[in-house]
Amino acid sequence: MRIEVQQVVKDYATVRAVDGVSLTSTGGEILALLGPNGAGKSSLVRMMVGLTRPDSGTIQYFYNDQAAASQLDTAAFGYLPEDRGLYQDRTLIDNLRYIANLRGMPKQEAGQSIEQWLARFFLTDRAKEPMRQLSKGNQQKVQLIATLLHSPQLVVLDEPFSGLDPVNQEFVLTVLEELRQRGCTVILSAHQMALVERMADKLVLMNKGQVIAQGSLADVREQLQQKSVLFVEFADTVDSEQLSQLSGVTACKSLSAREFEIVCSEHSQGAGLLEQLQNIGAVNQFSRQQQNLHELYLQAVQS
Ligand SMILES: Nc1ncnc2c1ncn2[C@@H]1O[C@H](COP(=O)(O)OP(=O)(O)OP(=O)(O)O)[C@@H](O)[C@H]1O
Repeated sequence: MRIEVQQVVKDYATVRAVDGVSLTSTGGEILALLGPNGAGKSSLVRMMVGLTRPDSGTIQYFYNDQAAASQLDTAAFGYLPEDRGLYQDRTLIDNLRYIANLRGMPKQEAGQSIEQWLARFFLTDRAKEPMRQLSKGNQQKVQLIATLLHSPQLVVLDEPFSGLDPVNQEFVLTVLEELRQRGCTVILSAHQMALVERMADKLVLMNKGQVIAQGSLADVREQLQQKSVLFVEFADTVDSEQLSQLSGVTACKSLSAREFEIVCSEHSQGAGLLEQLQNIGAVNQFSRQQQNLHELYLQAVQS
């Protein structure tokens, strides 16, 4: 299925939490919402799953190329909320049976699905323990099972990696990959850049309620790149002061007497700068350092 969000705005009493956001996500795709605390990710997610309504703008759902629907069919989506809400005094299996019942699953189908997911998440032998006895990470895994047990077409996960150790983060990544291969539409919010960079087909970077960049990793890189970090190695010793004074250069760090990291504005890099460097001394090496998503993200939200 496909979800289309058009110019959505959400105001709370004193704050515009979501400010004119548009995005599209389709089946077989993982879309990751990224942004600092308070960027508006959860507010957007809550509107996408129909828990709250936009003040303006539209959210439409398309099932198998049929006409647009403005209501999300509850059987079609699974939602992992930011505030996890399973009953702590009930056993893990009771919690899952309860959720399956809420989702309208027939008893037998629910039983089979619960059994399969518990085995998949290595929790079969914990099934009769009360939730409160489980570690934070295992509780998170049960929450994920509760989100996925009815095989939803649209899966919306608010911070699915929170509380998980690196091994379990990898495990959840594998599960998300399987959902993608099954053709599910997967939308998640996250703070774990390195993980998101590896698996998301589409990134939506938010700050202060607005989208500041979106698209593939390459698209987002291009949209966020405000400055270039260049590496230069001279044949002989050079005074870093001279480099700092070149036009377009905003910072210069000495790595050795001949090697420097130069920061310059995005448009000033390239041939012009190389020429200036060659006027200072013979250049052995001149290359651009690739910034990772985390660096670009920090640069964008702090500027
Ligand atoms: N129910 C609410 N009532 C009033 N203000 C709210 C409500 N929910 C969110 N906000 C405000 O809206 C803004 C966006 O919050 P939101 O929780 O959507 O951000 P977020 O990107 O999910 O943050 P985090 O990464 O911390 O979960 C914040 O300023 C927040 O304080």
